[in-house]
Amino acid sequence: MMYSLRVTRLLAGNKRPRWFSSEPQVTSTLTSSQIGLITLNHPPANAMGRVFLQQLKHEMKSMEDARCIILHSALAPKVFSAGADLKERATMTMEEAEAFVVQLRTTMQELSNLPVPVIAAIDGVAVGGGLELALAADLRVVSARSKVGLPETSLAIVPGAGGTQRLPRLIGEGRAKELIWTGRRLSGVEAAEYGLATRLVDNEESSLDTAMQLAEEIAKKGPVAIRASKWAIQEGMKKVSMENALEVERQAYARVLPTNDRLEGLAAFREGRTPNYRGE
Ligand SMILES: CC(C)(COP(=O)([O-])OP(=O)([O-])OC[C@H]1O[C@@H](n2cnc3c(N)ncnc32)[C@H](O)[C@@H]1OP(=O)([O-])[O-])[C@@H](O)C(=O)NCCC(=O)NCCSC(=O)C[C@@](C)(O)CC(=O)[O-]
Repeated sequence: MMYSLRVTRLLAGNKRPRWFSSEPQVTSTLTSSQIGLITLNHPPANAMGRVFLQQLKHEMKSMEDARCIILHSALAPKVFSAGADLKERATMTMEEAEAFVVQLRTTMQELSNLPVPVIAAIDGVAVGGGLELALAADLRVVSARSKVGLPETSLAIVPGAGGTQRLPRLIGEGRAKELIWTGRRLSGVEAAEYGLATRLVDNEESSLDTAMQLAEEIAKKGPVAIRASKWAIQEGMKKVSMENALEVERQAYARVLPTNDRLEGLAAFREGRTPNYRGE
């Protein structure tokens, strides 16, 4: 990996919950430029079971100081995530399966609602809940060799972690229906053509390195402005009328107007230097 990561924190707080007694399946670090890196590391397939989900939630919560977050897999370039843990699922009652899927769906929504940009660096297979996790991120960087899809209907279930809603919003209704009804896996190249990924990297590059470059670029911008613009875009997309949407933009602008960072940006421009933003 191109970047040396200074680990400033592995786990928030001293008290380790019971589920941390098992091997860590999801970990996180914060780089010196305040990029939060969440690593999925549950061989062989980053399957999402109860422990995985608890740890993912925990790591997401420990990211409040991050300016941008990257989700990536330690199992790249083979697999990003194969989705729900189908072996664990086979041991669950119908009620347990229902409760778990609710938790999965809620966690993806919590990820989507994080106040800072989240980038999924996909290198390998991202299917089912694995793709749904990436869809809950703001940006997706995908390697050409990746395979992405929602194969749930092949298992006689529907995508249950937001996929039926996020995929059509992203790539359009027709393409989403076709992918969900056929369970077909797209290559990374096709995913970029469909608009599912915002960046495509070739097989010689790592999607993590590209995601890092993107995150470094974002982390240099005014932190209040990045948070306010994410909020404005997400809130505005929910609103029906343009009048309401523009009111959201006004509210976001009102957040950056009184900041020192705004004055710092103007001063740096005047003095021809790089601004030093402090998020205040
Ligand atoms: C990942 C590849 C491409 C690797 O393909 P491969 O490299 O050819 O390796 P493999 O198929 O031999 O798999 C390697 C190991 O990973 C395991 N594995 C693999 N996937 C899973 C899984 N999901 N859950 C549990 N274990 C899994 C698999 O069982 C095997 O274990 P081993 O036999 O060595 O002990 C292939 O195994 C594959 O295509 N897996 C199936 C993926 C799949 O169908 N995912 C959809 C899950 S459904 C879902 O996500 C539902 C959701 C979230 O929307 C709603 C809900 O929760 O219900």
